[in-house]
Amino acid sequence: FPRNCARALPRFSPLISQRFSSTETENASKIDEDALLAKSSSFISSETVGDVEGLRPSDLAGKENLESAEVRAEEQETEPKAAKPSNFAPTENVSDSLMSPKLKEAFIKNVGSTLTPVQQQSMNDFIQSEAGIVVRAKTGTGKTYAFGIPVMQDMIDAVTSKKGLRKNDYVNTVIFAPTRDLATQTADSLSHLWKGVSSKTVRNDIVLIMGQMSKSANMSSFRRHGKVPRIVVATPGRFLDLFESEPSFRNSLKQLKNIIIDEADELLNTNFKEAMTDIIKDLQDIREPIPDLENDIGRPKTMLFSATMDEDVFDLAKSAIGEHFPFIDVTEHGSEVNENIKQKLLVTDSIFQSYEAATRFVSEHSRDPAFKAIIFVSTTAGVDLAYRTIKDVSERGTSVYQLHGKLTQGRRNSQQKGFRLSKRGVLVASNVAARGMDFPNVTNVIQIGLSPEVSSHTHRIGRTGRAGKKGEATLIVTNTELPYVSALKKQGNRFAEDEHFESEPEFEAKMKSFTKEYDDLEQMIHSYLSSYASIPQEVARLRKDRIAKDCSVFYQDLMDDNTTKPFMSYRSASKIGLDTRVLMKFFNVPRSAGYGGRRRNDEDEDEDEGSSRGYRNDRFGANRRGGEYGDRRSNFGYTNKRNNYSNKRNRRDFNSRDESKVSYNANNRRKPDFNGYSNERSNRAPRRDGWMSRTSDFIPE
Ligand SMILES: Nc1ncnc2c1ncn2[C@@H]1O[C@H](COP(=O)(O)OP(=O)(O)OP(=O)(O)O)[C@@H](O)[C@H]1O
Repeated sequence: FPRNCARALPRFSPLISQRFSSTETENASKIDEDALLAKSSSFISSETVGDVEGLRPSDLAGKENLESAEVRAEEQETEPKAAKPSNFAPTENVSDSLMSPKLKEAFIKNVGSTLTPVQQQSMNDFIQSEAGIVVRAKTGTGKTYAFGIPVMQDMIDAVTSKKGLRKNDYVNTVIFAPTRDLATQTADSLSHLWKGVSSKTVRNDIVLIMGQMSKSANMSSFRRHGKVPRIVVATPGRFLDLFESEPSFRNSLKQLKNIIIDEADELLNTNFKEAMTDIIKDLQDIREPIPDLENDIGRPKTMLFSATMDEDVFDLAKSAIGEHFPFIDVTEHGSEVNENIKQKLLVTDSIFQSYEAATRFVSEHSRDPAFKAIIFVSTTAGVDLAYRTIKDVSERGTSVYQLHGKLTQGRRNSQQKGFRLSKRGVLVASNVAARGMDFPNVTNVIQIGLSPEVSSHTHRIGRTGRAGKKGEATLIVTNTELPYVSALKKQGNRFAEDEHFESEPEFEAKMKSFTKEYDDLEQMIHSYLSSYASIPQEVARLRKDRIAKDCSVFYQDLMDDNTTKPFMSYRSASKIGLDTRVLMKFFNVPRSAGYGGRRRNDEDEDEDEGSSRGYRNDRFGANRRGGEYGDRRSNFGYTNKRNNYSNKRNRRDFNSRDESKVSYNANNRRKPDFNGYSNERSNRAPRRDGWMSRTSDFIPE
């Protein structure tokens, strides 16, 4: 870990931090820091100011306080159960911290002897904050223990000081995660550490509450032996469901001390925002004073963590923590991209070539003893395709795993376990693996095509270069997708290499010999189109006609038949936002059904497009982010000779009719299913950022 990272950063007062983190960043230089420091001094303790390296003489008082705090800390070390420490982790050495001896021992044994910068900073601030903190730190820098350790210490203190929560009647902390996989991983890694601390059985101390388990299974693990857990790790849908339907669950949260929102920007995106806001409010509303607990402000502390931040996080922080919430920013100059990751760009002429490039990359490296890669594709069908292709084409013995939201939880778990334990191998994954998932020693991340949002790119590539290691991330895009690359560059992504991919005829032919036998390729093309359509135009202006053409050519390539076109109904085209001209040019349309009419397999295909295609997973990454990304690249002409749509066989004689007659009700949305979240509150109006009329129907899995 870059040890100097956090310390080298001036840690601004909450007010300044907030300003720097907001959309006013560009005006930051105009801010008179001295004035702000003076103005905001009441918000920060002297220890907090004194923690900053490179202080000005006017801040020396704070420095002195730091020194005396360190002395106090040393004195207290013999008695780690003492009252709330003011400087919990004075240095990066775990042994210098005020963790309880058992926690220290367990951490050193299971994790390491030093703290990462984000751990050191947030532990101190977490403990001394009254209402909570917001923390931004790059991927793979140890945020899980940055909130896990203070929470565990809090539990230990509650027991040893015999103040507050000494009985197992109330939950101490709830940790929210956006996916079941991440919730499971967080619960596992905290349980692993907690085992080294607690002499008793820890089975019921940390409990998972999430969908795909029945509610009764959730409740019986929650109330095992009549006691409630100390830490609940939950996905928001099921949590809210139980909160509203199970009085005993709700009552056990009445003396809750901490709410942790991991991947906060994701949990506050369109699909989760309302549920999360309601949960925080409900938890604050039911909170009772904790008897004997000094300085209890009568509501739980709220902690928000992520590698990427946006206004929604700061808005929630303002309402849950306070207008001047402490913001711990462990990034350099606000860049959210992990600098341990070397990024490369590979530009192809077609979507098929993008798959070929990824497959060839795996074939060429699969014998390297340390090669461990994650390949990201935006749709479930795309994951299935890449997984099958890599399995079919690669040498025997290559370990290939897959992970996406349509797999059963059992299979998701076994695939993750296999990849986690493997020394080398490939995991083909949808966005479900993009955030928080910690697979050791991943050397490469490969992305085929675009991520659903710019922040997703940061999280996806962050599956490598973790825990101080180096990693490599390759983004494979077609010429048509290049405007998105401009958006990534504006967000601070630097590509060390920028190459054009050259297809290898023999390899291409081998791939096609397999792909032409695959089923459901048309549906895959439809979901591909939907995924493009959900990218907000202000992020990247992708040309609809070019994308439609690319998808059609992709189908031809997969079928190894350049005379064919994929079928698409008018209704599906309308949902995706394709106009009749584009539709008829690149797709095979129903012969005479007319708008709103249905024929042949129109039935199956229509109903399935978008949400009802069974995107039954627990992530709904509809786009919230935008910005000044209106960049349009025009210098990448599409020159692929194969795109010659002269195939008369597929031309349909169809009289163009009024587009407005398409029978489609944009409000008739299927309610998203995230972890059994069946509350009406989820039925919100979709954002209409992309060129698809129902952006939320495309759920990046
Ligand atoms: N103090 C430490 N010393 C050594 N390794 C550590 C330390 N803290 C955490 N790690 C390891 O670093 C890896 C990344 O940690 P973690 O998953 O918490 O990162 P993160 O910041 O939450 O990443 P992301 O933003 O992707 O969720 C894990 O394997 C973890 O065990």
